[in-house]
Amino acid sequence: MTPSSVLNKATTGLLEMACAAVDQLGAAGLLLLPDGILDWKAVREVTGKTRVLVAVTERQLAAVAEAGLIPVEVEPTEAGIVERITLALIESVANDLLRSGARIVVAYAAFDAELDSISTIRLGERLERLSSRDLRALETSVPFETLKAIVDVAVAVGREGREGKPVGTMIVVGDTREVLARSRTIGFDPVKGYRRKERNIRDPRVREAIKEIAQLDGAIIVARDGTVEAACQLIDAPTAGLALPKGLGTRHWTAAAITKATTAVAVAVSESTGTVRLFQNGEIVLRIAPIGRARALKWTEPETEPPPPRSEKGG
Ligand SMILES: Nc1ncnc2c1ncn2[C@@H]1O[C@H](COP(=O)(O)OP(=O)(O)OP(=O)(O)O)[C@@H](O)[C@H]1O
Repeated sequence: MTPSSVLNKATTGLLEMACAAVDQLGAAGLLLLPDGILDWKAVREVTGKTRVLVAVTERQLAAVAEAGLIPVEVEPTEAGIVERITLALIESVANDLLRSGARIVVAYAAFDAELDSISTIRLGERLERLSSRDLRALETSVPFETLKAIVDVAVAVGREGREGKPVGTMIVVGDTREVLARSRTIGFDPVKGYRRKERNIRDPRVREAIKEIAQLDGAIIVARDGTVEAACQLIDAPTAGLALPKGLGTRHWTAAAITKATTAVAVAVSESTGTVRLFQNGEIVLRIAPIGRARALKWTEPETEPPPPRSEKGG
């Protein structure tokens, strides 16, 4: 795709509006997810002094930086706009470009234009709870690329379900040997028999297949490098001593328990709410909640309520 040499009127108008919103809200900046390549220098001119982050693939990183904008590297993906915004925000936090609690104005291409929509998003309230440090701590057991691929699938499953029906799932990643030692297959395992490279979750086609598998009972187990090792797994890990917020059932208790018993990270998608929760060391470290049917994006701090009376349940 060749860059448009000048910005069209609609794009210019939208950028001006987005910058005004950044000023009015006291936002940390403007994040752009354009459709294709823009004339980055023209973007810089229109946006003036506003801090502008641009989600682009590797090939555009240098050009964006040269124009005085801040590049945020994202993978080329067919994923929906909400997933893409989610991944760009995670990447920005991981690289210390945005902080937890920050409000950000996002301008993106939802329809058939360079840029056509604006949203404002507030990241989790508590700095400690969604900081680059947190994400780096997660990265000690799972490489960031694998984690992002899993969050991508989880957010999509929580938001879209399957064929109009809500779907919940659990994905456990890292420390595979220990996790598998605490798991057994329910019925039969749909990934069995495929070659390793045919079942890597970093591959977008595999992610599509995983969305189908997510409808089945049990957990999906993924290695650090992204290989899906097993699916339809019933996990057995002790829940004693764990504390989770009220209302979370066995899926979430199991997710917490397996991350306490091993160094794995678990991602649970709630069937009832579509909320995605990341667990490490038996605790919720990140929560990504869809806002009702509007499918807007809301990042919130992990729940910190006291343990429910049924804390022995599950697992
Ligand atoms: N030990 C386990 N190992 C793997 N999967 C489990 C385990 N326990 C529960 N699940 C999965 O969680 C599903 C839903 O259980 P439950 O309704 O108690 O979970 P929940 O935490 O309330 O989540 P949701 O919000 O999705 O209902 C089960 O159908 C099963 O697929």
